[in-house]
Amino acid sequence: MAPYTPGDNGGHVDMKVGYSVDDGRDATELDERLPLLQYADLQDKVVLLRVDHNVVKKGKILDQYRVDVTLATMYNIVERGGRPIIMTHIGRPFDKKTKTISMKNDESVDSVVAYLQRKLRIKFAVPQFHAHGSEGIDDIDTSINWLIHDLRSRKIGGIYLPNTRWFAGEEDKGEKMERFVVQLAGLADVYVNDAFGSWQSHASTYHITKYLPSYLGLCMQDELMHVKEVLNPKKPFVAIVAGSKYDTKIGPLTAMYERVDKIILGGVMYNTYLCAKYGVKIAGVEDSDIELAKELVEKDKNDKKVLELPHIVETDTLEGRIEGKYRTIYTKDFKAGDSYKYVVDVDPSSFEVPEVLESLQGAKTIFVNAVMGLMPHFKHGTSKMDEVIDSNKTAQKFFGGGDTLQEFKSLHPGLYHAALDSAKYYLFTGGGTVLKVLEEGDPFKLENVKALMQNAETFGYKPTNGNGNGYATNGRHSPILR
Ligand SMILES: Nc1ncnc2c1ncn2[C@@H]1O[C@H](COP(=O)(O)OP(=O)(O)OP(=O)(O)O)[C@@H](O)[C@H]1O
Ligand SMILES: O=C(O)[C@H](O)COP(=O)(O)O
Repeated sequence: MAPYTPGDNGGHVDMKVGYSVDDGRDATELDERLPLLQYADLQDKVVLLRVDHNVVKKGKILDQYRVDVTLATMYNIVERGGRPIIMTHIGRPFDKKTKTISMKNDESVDSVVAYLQRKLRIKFAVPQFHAHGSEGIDDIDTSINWLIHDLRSRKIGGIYLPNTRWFAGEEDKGEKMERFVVQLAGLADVYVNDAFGSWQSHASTYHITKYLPSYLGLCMQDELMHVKEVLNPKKPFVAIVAGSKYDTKIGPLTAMYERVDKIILGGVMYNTYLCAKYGVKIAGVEDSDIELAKELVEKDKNDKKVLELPHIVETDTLEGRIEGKYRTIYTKDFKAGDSYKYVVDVDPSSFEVPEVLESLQGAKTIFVNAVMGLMPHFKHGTSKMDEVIDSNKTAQKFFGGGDTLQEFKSLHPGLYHAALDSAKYYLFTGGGTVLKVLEEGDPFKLENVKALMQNAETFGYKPTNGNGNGYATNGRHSPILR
């Protein structure tokens, strides 16, 4: 980035009046077809901003990181005359089996809004809409017009919509989605996507781009630049993938397998893998998922990339870590046909097994999308994992995922804060998204990112001067020189 000098866009480096420093960021590395927020005309525009503030557990924020990294985009919008309407999803309120939406208070946006108000000292209004039993909110009704009026006249600093997944149209693929998207589009002049973690193509992340001029937010830009480093890792490359989202992560996992030198599994994914490998049953693991995992087991017979964590924790109850009700079991004792109760963690001693320890200590790149155990009670495996990874001081370490970061912070607060400022660590806001990028092989092939490029074509933004990153700006230029 060229230094800023008054009345000049660079060149007179020795002139120290109003000089600014290089922050090491350069959005010109991004695909030039991307419509960047910096090049949008925002003056007096209502801006619909989709973020990933999915940080609420039981009504409380455990880690504000995902909110904090979007503040730059919010500031940018407001500083350039835009009026923000913000939206995020929280949790997974839509039950795929019963097709119902549960609107629980502890999955509301309220704690995020309270946090933003405390942090920014401005007022946000959260509109309330009528919901139909377990079908969620059907419509954004016209009562919101009052709030938009107050937003435009600066009586309020922003509007924050209810959890997007409380709307019947958010995850729908038909008529409900179309109605919701048109209603959303009717609220604003411009749409900005800054929700890197929310890679799933839903109404508020994807379909909305059909109707509004759409741009890529600043957090998304940073994340897309860094994800390239995981796509082209220094070898040996070790990945650790664990957690509960088996349904959306099993697909990308297969692609991930091809890219890594070694892979460690944990959580539900590992339980499923163990069932497929040893022919055992573990409570909570579906037979259909075991069938899918068999492919990976077969593949690994040749490639031998999966590093087995041989000591795992079985519990009789999911209620907690209750003395006498949990125990460490060993994969070497598994016999086909055996049944086990819930497996909810790896025993920390698994990370001391020479093959595992040496692989982690010898890696040049480590990617972590992993909460090894069922939180908050079964945290010992994750804690040990973080320590072993940190003991490798030379590797480039990438952590990604809402819960992954949240647990990293709560188990090792000092290390987490050091990691935020360390050149050896990068923290991604979305773990599933990084897996998806590795599956696609290109960050610009994510559906939501492609939709932004398509939108730029549809709405006729053209690179302005062949410098690779300019879009027509109606004569207005951003003060952000990137
Ligand atoms: N064996 C297990 N059984 C059930 N839940 C588990 C188990 N192991 C871990 N979990 C749960 O998995 C959750 C984390 O997984 P998840 O896939 O949501 O990760 P994440 O870091 O949020 O990534 P992303 O950003 O992709 O969602 C934690 O809440 C943890 O309690
Ligand atoms: O926590 C996350 O990974 C993101 O917010 C995405 O959530 P989802 O997997 O429920 O879409």
